Amino acid sequence: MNNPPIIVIRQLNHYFGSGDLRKQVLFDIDLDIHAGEIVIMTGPSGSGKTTLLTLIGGLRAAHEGSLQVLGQELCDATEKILVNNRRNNGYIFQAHNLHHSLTALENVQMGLEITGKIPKTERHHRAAQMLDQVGLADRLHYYPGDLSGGQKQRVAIARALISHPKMVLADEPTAALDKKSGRDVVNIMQKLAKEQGCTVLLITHDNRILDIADRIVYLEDGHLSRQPAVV
Ligand SMILES: Nc1ncnc2c1ncn2[C@@H]1O[C@H](COP(=O)(O)OP(=O)(O)OP(=O)(O)O)[C@@H](O)[C@H]1O
Repeated sequence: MNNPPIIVIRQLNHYFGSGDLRKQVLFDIDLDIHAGEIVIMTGPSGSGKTTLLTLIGGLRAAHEGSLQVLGQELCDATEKILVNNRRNNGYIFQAHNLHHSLTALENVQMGLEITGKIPKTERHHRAAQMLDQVGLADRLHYYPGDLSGGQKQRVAIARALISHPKMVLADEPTAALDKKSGRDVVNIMQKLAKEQGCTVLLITHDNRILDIADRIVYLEDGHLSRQPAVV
């Protein structure tokens, strides 16, 4: 991989709780992720995957070791730095976190509002285009409650990618979906990410989607290892 790493993690440890209840959940994590790579992180339940993803996303603070994202050290970083880092990322979660009182189009436009002053008509146009790219051109004005699980997840992908983020973090994006919808969702994510040169870090237990990864890393009991690609 010739691209420079955009995530560089060295000897990262993480703990929850304090005093007698303090529990270490990540141990000496070393990981480089390169620009444009699609990396899948897998491993047993409770092994620390979501914790690591949220640290990389700046959604929680890292305190021990080094965690650099786009050249910015996030370990012991200020809240302001963490917030700035979050703005570079798109997030896709299992529960897809859509606003239920907003239409698909309005939900996707929300992905642009954080990036600054884009005129309303332009936001509308880009959101409609993005929904077209995920195959939902005929569902622009539907509310999430009237969409299937796979369609909701496609809205979430459109929202995550509309601002052309450098990095997308996805936690179990296919967990609630049937085989075909799950496959469709990851195919769309892979295609758009490759078109945009976006880096993707995706957590999954779903063996059926491992083949979209450029690389698979495996976390067990807080320890990271490389696993031969199972494709
Ligand atoms: N906020 C928290 N406070 C205390 N402990 C936590 C917290 N969040 C997670 N943990 C613990 O940290 C460990 C790792 O959890 P994490 O959610 O990162 O695992 P995971 O690999 O993502 O699991 P799953 O695949 O089930 O989602 C678990 O033992 C969990 O109980």
